[in-house]
Amino acid sequence: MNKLAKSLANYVPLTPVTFIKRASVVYSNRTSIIYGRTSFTWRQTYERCCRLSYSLRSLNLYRNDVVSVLAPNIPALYEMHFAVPMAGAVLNAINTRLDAKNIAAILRHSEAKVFFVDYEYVPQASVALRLLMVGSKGQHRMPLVVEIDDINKPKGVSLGKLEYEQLINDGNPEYSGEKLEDEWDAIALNYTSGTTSEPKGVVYSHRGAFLSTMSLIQGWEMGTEAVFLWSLPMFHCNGWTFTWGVAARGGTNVCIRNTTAEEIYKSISTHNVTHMCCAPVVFNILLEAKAHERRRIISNVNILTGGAPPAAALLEKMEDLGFHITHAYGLTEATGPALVCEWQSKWNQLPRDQQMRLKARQGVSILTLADVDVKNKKTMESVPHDGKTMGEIVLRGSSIMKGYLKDEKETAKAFQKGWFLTGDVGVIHPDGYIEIKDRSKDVIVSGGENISSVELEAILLKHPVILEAAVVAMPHPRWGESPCAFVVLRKTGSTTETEILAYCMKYMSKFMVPKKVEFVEVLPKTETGKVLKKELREVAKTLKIYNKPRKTIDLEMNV
Ligand SMILES: Nc1ncnc2c1ncn2[C@@H]1O[C@H](COP(=O)(O)OP(=O)(O)OP(=O)(O)O)[C@@H](O)[C@H]1O
Repeated sequence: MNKLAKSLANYVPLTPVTFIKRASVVYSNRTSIIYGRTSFTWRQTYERCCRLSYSLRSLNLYRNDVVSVLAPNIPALYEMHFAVPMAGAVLNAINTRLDAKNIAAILRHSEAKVFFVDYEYVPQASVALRLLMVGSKGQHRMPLVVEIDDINKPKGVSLGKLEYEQLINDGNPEYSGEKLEDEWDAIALNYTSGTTSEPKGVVYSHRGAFLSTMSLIQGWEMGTEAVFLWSLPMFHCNGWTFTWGVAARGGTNVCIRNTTAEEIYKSISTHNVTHMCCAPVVFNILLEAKAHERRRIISNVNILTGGAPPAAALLEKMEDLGFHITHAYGLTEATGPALVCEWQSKWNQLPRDQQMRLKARQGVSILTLADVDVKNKKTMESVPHDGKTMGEIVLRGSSIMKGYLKDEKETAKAFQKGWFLTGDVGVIHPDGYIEIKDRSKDVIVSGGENISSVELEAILLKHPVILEAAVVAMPHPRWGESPCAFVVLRKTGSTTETEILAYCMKYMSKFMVPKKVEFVEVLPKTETGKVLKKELREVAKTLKIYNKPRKTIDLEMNV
């Protein structure tokens, strides 16, 4: 057996780049991309990728060179997911909501060789490039800048001389890309959201990206001819790998610039969208849409949601609108989703609220993860499958990142004893499904008891007047820490702190009841819609513990 050797015929490095070449043959005349008045077939998309890749090589790009891009969900960003790795380079899609300072920090840290900028983002990019130049004191080689003009209505470039469509025109359609020697080579560089610490540069391998893509199209049961609406930014973990996944399935990418309720509803009804991904924050956008922005959902729209905990009550409201929701959990380091709440048909018989509670759990590992567990971080012992004992969620498998770029210390901290530590705290239920309870930095330790902020938020969100809620620790003279709830109301002034606390007393164990409810207009959020709890903790430190009327609520009882 051992004498049977690997050869070019039976051992080919795994890479999602192969999906586009196959799509150009198998789905050649099928629509690959729709963006306003522009549309392409898979044959055309492949040809454009070959041309762009050729032009990139002509710009003296080499293996492992980083190509950064600042663009919304437009065809160019989609094409770059193939063209950049075809040229042997590494794609770095930058979060478009970042300010110039953060964009400059990413360009500097990644040592980007080429920087593609969508026309709408020229102002931020110009400032970022100036900051990069000033900050580098002549030591940093400035990236070559390529502007992406409006493909539907070209206006001409203002940032430098190179333009995207010109690179496509100048390219060679016969060029099929550099040969990938090693599937461990880097394909993408994505920076974390920076919710809990400074953003880190996460590096994906071709192999990891391939396997994650396969897992997710399987886990979500995405068939061929899917019509995929780009409601999730492609810069977020490469669109949770669906940039590559839609090509694998020969689906149609519906690109939109802005994720407004109107744009989403319009695209769904115009193009008969079948699939879309989004963070739960988009649910509120869709649910709160004005009457003239809404359209009735007549097609079967499957939504994959994740990135933050979706409360059961929110899932129920979305399903009532006609969407079919699958819940996934993941992180940048895991190439997007790592767990999917795989639905079991026997659950269809259960009452609706119970179904939604099951769906709000984060689920089981995606197919190509080798293992997942919840462990006591000190002993690294697995927690019992009792749905109660909390521990750190740990993952192992080929879809986990290669590591953090230029950060050996953080990489070593993230990988311990053969596991990737997620920094999330969860439980395992008797049926093996994992439920996240908190980020470890957000757990509230009150009088020695661990309180899950996520659990309290889910209860608060069931209250009809509450639109959004975030619970963080506030200092407490007796208990060390206590929960403090920040609440956004649907209608300002529609309730009082006393009423909300009375509601909490009814539905929470006493020691969990917040010691303060603060009404706010908006919650501070990251660019990706995650609540910035570190900011709220600072505010909570300045607030006074609620102490009246004592007859209604005995908040000093911590048992
Ligand atoms: N379905 C989900 N339910 C609850 N939380 C989720 C879910 N999916 C993702 N998350 C949260 O999002 C985190 C991953 O987010 P991401 O990789 O975008 O960056 P970040 O962790 O917010 O940034 P940083 O690591 O810089 O603080 C997970 O660790 C988890 O806390």
